[in-house]
Amino acid sequence: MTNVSSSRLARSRPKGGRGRRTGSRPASISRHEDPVRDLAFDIVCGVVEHRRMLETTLERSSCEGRDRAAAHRLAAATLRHLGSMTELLQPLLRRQPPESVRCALLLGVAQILHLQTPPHAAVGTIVDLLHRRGLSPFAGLANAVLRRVVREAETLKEGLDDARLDVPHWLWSAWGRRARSITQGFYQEAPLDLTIKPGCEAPEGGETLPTGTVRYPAGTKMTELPGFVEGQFWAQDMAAAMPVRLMGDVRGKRVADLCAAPGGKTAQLLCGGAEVVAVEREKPRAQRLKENLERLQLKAEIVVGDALRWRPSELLDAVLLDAPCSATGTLRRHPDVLWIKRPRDITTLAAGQDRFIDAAYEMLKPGGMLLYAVCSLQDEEGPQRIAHALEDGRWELSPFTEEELAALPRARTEEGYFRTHPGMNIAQGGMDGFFVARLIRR
Ligand SMILES: C[S@@+](CC[C@H](N)C(=O)[O-])C[C@H]1O[C@@H](n2cnc3c(N)ncnc32)[C@H](O)[C@@H]1O
Repeated sequence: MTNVSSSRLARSRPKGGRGRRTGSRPASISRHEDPVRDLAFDIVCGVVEHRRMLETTLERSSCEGRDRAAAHRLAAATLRHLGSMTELLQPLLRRQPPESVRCALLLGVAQILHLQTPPHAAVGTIVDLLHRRGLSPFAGLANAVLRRVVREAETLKEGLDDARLDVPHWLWSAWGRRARSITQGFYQEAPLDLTIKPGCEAPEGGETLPTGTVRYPAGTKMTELPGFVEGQFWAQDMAAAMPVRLMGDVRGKRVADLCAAPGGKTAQLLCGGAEVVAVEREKPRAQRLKENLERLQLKAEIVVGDALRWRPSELLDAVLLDAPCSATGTLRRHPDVLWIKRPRDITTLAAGQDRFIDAAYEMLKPGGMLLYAVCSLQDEEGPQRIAHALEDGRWELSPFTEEELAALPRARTEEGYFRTHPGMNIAQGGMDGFFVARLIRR
């Protein structure tokens, strides 16, 4: 049997989205159109076969609105439970099917076990998907296997340690004692967290958390909330809002935000009264940053360039370095990260983080502050980077105090770092994993 890659499948897919029916399309294809499963399939195949990020496939798709949201939800549920569902399928497969067929089966199992799709629809949509994507020889197999999953779900699940199976081994061991709790957190869909612009009111229906973030149930659409167009708030996970809060009073200070887009932290700095230079390397992301600030009616100097090379004309009071990282802290929103990242990526990223810290040193006045943040759970990108930076005596650690972290005391480590993970405060909706440290240039 040949392995049919998802990119080839994508090319063989009939052109045109829903509502763009052309007379030339065979009736049998249009009858089974299903943009939701098509996009979810492309996402999952992209991750599993090509290590392509979920967002990349989403951005390339012409699927919009509710279909896009439903496809995202299905793909995310499949990626969250990929390991345990793969194990569950093993005894039902006499021979290993091509990877793309396995991806289709996994979408089917996710619909049955995790999304409460009615069984006939869960099976039928996957059989149709295989026909549409040139994989008809496997339609019978999918029908039989998925029906067995419907009938025998409880027996098939017996003895499986889902949490252990749904995390690649290298990550599980790197997370140590936190691993099971992190996994419990990442099974949950993340709520919508908003940072409210000072002087504006939060839309109704939110819960104000002790840190000041206002939280709405998962699935809430920010763009549909009153006040969005007027720029009264922006989306920002409660943990992601902490680095700027931990910079203290920034009023009147000249601050560089080194990896700035989409601009949540830039906006916080501006609202705090700082004079901000926002440096962002990727042009489209810098454009998004500009649009986000325009909606919020805030103004920063935006530099499209490499923060490793850019230097300010005068030395700065503070640098916020939200360094490029593995993003393992954002697994609730980006479960693809689990299956895309490899151990060697962490080594490469850590080396890059050291270079960013060195660059920040050259931008700061003596006594200036570096706020180092990563949305990573990995020690190599957090405490180990700070330990490395402190080795040559150019920096001094400025530990976060109990008072500064009174709203989130569990996030304060012995060393005075800020550290969260998705297993913290699960009952209240959890939070992203972040590591934050404050250094002072000597
Ligand atoms: C974690 S995101 C930043 C999120 C942002 N701080 C916020 O709160 O909205 C990292 C950003 O760094 C940018 N980036 C990566 N390498 C860079 C570099 N060498 N110079 C400037 N920006 C860079 C990426 O394009 C990406 O937009």
